[in-house]
Formats: sequence, C-alpha cells, structure tokens
Amino acid sequence: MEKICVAVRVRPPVPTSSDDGEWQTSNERCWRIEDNRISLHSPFDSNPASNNALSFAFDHVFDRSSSNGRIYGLLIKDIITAAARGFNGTVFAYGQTSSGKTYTMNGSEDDPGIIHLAIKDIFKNIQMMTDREFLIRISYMEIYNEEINDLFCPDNQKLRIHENLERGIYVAGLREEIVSNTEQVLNLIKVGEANRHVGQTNANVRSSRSHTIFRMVIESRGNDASCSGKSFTADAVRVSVLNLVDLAGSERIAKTGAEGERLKEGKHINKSLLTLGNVINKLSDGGKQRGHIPYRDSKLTRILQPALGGNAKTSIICTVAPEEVHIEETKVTLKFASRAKCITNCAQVNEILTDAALLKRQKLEIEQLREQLQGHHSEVLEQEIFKLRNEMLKSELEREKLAMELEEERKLHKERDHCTRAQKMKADNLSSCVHSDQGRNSCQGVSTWQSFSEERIDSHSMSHSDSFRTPSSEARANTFVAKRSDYSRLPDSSPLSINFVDATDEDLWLGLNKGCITDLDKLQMTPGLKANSVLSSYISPVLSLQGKLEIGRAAESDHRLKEVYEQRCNALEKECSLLREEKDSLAQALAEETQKRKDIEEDIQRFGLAFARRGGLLKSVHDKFKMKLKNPTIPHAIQVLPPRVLIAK
Ligand SMILES: Nc1ncnc2c1ncn2[C@@H]1O[C@H](COP(=O)(O)OP(=O)(O)OP(=O)(O)O)[C@@H](O)[C@H]1O
Repeated sequence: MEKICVAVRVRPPVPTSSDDGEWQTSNERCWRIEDNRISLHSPFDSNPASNNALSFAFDHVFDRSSSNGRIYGLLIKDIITAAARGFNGTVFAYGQTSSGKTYTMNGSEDDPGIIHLAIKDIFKNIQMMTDREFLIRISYMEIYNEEINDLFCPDNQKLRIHENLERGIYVAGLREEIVSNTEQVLNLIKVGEANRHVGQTNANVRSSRSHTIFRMVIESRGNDASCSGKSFTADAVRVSVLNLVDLAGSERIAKTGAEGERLKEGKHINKSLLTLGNVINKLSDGGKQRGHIPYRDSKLTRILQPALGGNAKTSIICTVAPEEVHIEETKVTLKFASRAKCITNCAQVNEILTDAALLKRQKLEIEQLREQLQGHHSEVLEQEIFKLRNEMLKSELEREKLAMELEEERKLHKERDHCTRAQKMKADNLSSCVHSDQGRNSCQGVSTWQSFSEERIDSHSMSHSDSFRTPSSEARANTFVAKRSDYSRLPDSSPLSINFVDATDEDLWLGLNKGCITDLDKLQMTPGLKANSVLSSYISPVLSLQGKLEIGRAAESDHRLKEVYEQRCNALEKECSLLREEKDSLAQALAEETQKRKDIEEDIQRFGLAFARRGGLLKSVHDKFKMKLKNPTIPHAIQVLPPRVLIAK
C-alpha cells in the first residue's frame, strides 16, 4: 500500500497589457511557498488568523520558477521506471482553467512537458533492460461532453468502456499504435493533439474543452537467453498501463462568460470534475465510512478507477493560478489536493502467464507432487502406515492376552462359586442334622451324626478289620450313635483309636461300629489324640454352632471374593472393549492414509493428462502455423492475433 503522490504547482502570473512589474509582485504575495508548504498570505487580508488557517503541505510545492523537467524528476520519474518494470502508473494534472495543466503535461519548445519526458524515459528504460523484450502500444483519447473520442482516429467516436478479467477496464474500439521509439510517439501525439477539442474562453485563449488521456501499454517478457534455466516466472508476460492525463479545467461560468457550445462544454467539464472530487473525497475517508465509490458516475472516473485506490502508482499535479482574483478557485484546488493526499493505492507487478509459462508451471507442479510422493513425504507416509500396523498388531495381541486372562478368571470364579455352594450345602445339611437330633434326643443328652455317618458307613466294607470294633450297647440298625454321659466337661482325649492315621481309618472305624450306640465317656481314651478332632467338633452342640459360624464366615468371604472377581471381570471386559475401539480407530486412520495416498496419485495422473493434452494442443497449433507459413493460401481455422512488433535490442 502506498499513498498517492500529490504536488502543487503555482504558475507564473499571466501579464496583461495594463500590467506593470508592481502588479505582478503584489499578486504573488497572495501565496507563500516554503519548502513543501503553501500558505495564503494576502497583504489585503487584515486578519492574520484566517491566513494561518489556510496552509497546506504536500509532497512537493513548485513555485513559478520550477521547470517541467524538475517536476518530472521529483514526482514522475519513479512512476515511469516502475511502469517499464510492470507496474501501472497514472499522472494527471488538475486545476482551474488557465492554471497551467496543459503547459505541465505538454510543455513548450523550451520546457518539454511530462508526456514528452515520460516517453523519452520509457524508451531509455527499456533499452537498459537487456534481459527483456518489449512491445509498446499507445492510444490517445479525449472525453468531450461525456463522450469518448479516439484522437488517433477521428472517426472512432462515442466509444464505450468495458471491463473484463484479462484486460481490466478498457475502451473498446480505441486504436492502438505499436511504437518503437520516442520520435514515432511524439509525431503520433501531434496528430492526436490536432484532433483535440480546444477553444477560446475569457480565461484562456487556448482552453482545453476535453479531458485527454494518453495511454501507453507496455508488455515485456524475458528474452530467450535470459529465460533458459530460470523459473517459470521468466516466461510470464508483464503488462503495465501508463496513463498521462490532462484534465480540462474547472471554470466558473459567471467568470468565463461562456455561452452556447462553451457553456455546454463547461457544464460537462464541471460535472465530471465534481464526480472526480466525490471519488477522491470518498476514497480519502478511508476505512469503513468509505461506502460506495461513485466511479461509474462519469467516464473520467471510470477510466481512472485503477489509478484511484486501485492497482497503480499515481501522482497528481495540482496547478494553481497565483492571482488574487483566483484565490477562491485556488483554495478549492488545494482542498482537493489535500484530500487526494490521503488516498492509498496498492500497486503490484502485472504478470500474465503465456501458454508456455503455464505449461512450465504445471510441469513444475507435477514434479513437486511427484517429489512429495516419492521423496520425503512418501517415506513419512510409509512410516506412518507401518507404525499404525505395528500398533494394531500390538493391540491385537494385548486383546488376546486379556481375553485369555478373562477366561481364566471366569473359570476360577466358577470353581470358587461351585466350592462355595458345596460348602454352603454342607453347612445347611449339618445344621439341619444338628437341629433334628437335638429335638429327638434332648432328654437323653445324645447327639447323633446320622446322615453324615450313614453316608460314610454305607460306602465302606464291613469285612475290613474287626480290631477297630467298639463294644456297643442299644445299637440301632445302620446307625452309629455316639453319646456322652457327661456333657458338662469336654473330654481331654479323643475317643478315637490312635491307630487312625487318616480319614480312611476313621471311616473304617465308623463303618465297623455301625448300629452301635456308644457312650464316648466310657470309651477308653487314646491319650495322644486331642479332643479337637473332626468328630468332637460335630458331636458337641456348642462346637457344632462354632463350626457353623466358621462355615458361614467362609461362605461370606467367598461371596466377597466372588464380588471382587466379578468386578475384575467387568474391568477386563471394559479394557477389552476399549482395545477393540482403539483397534477400530487405528484401522480407520490406516484407511484414511491409504486414501490420501490414492488422492495424490490421482492428482498426479490428472496433472499428467492435462499436461499431455496442452502439449498436444500447442503442437497442433504450432503445426498449423507451420503449414500456413509454408503455404499461405491454405485457409485455416485458427484466429491469428494482430501482428506485434517486438523492439529489437
Ligand atoms: N509554468 C508556466 N510557465 C510559463 N507559462 C505558463 C506556465 N503555466 C501556464 N503557463 C501559461 O499559462 C497559460 C494557460 O496555461 P494552460 O493552457 O496550460 O492552462 P490549463 O490549465 O491547461 O487551462 P485549461 O484548463 O483552460 O485548458 C498558457 O499560456 C501557458 O503557456
């Protein structure tokens, strides 16, 4: 972004027949110029405060002694150099009638104007740029009474403004002359000048009645030698447009006394200048307050649109008359100039890609894609896929291990459950046994162990050994009853034989004594065997209760254990499902990566096809041209572009 460059030029006072030197001097005192500042300093104004209020600073302020050459050097030269390098540029002179606009733009014999100096400089610039070849086209138009006329071809009148992406805003049907040197251009300008509308007014003997726009289109591209080995940008064509504009001057109809045709012209001039002022005002507002910019309200602003807040480097020379009689017009011009100073443009090199450059660019893009796929990027992708596969495998193994663990846990849990149930059943059986015997033998103080002993005794053979048989009294068939005569004290010794070394012996003993009722207290005790044997704990009702409690506790702890196992099972199942999810997401990521790779491959294929198609197209065009060159009489369907003269280096 860069600001529009604005300068003010004060022309020398125009002498009249009645003038003497004294008049001139006093007139010049109206405006004081110090460096780049211009202030109103009227010796006739008694109020110094009002004078101070009218002071303006610009990029440059040129006094009467400044030549066109100086103005060009300080304000315009850079724009011309930039135009040769591909930037759009616009220079225009603005000011009231007779303030010196035409003098500034066209100059005189002794002091060539901006247009003359710019043309000379353009050719000097392109001569120096040996690595590029140039094609320069010029056109010259005027906007007269809000109609566009071609100054190179007077028959081309009332031309229309068009806009498209390729050319931007342009005047259709305008003649363009291809030029290759300064003289050629200056001669053509002379022709154009002759066609311009000028007329005599009270203010100016040769007043411009139209706005003129001298336009130079500068095309360039790197020449073959410089292109080889460079990037595709070397093949791009740069196209810049340079507008050098001499506006018609605003005029106060009352002052100029214009009538008839001059009056009509004056109205059109004022109207379009008013629109220019509005556009400048809107643009200088900046930011969001700007709103709609009325470029389309006049042909002038429409054509100058890119130069005002667009893609161009722009300089405005505001010309003012020093005479006191023009103070009001000068104030208006200075206000316009200070507004214009706030406008920012965004100039950039305009490059157009030719077919060759386009092909080169596509080729480069394909190469880059290929590199991406085959080179580093593809490796990264492969690694990523490999890593994902590994992780998937790992998680699969983990899942299997967990599933096995879960199965183990389930089995264990089942066994425990089974065990707990068996123990519970035993406890229930025992308790029911104890209760029933307590009820039946409460008077005798006898405790029985019926079901358990029955079961166990039945399963053993009686013929094993008679040495274990205990003398019985009041035997009951199939039942061994052990009783005690004194339950108040616990026996110190077991009633069982010392020979009982294990449960088989014990069972045998019980089997042999089936059908006997034995008073345990009368049995001969085995001193070495303590009374805390299995039998004693079941026989005593107190002990039986304790056993039952223990079994109950065991069952409870088993139940708790079961709960813990269940929790563990749940946790494992959860973990399993998480792993399953992770596996799914990894599989999805893998699928996405594979799809990405597929897409890149498709892109390459598509670019390759487009590349081949374009190559074929260019080749056929080339062949047709070759045929046409060999045999010019053969008609062909290709539209041949207007010949362009390339300036020889
Ligand atoms: N800097 C200058 N030095 C010498 N003479 C000048 C200068 N500026 C203007 N003049 C003279 O002043 C007169 C009016 O100038 P010019 O025609 O350039 O004004 P203008 O602004 O183009 O007027 P209009 O808008 O009516 O076309 C001419 O005679 C011109 O030679």
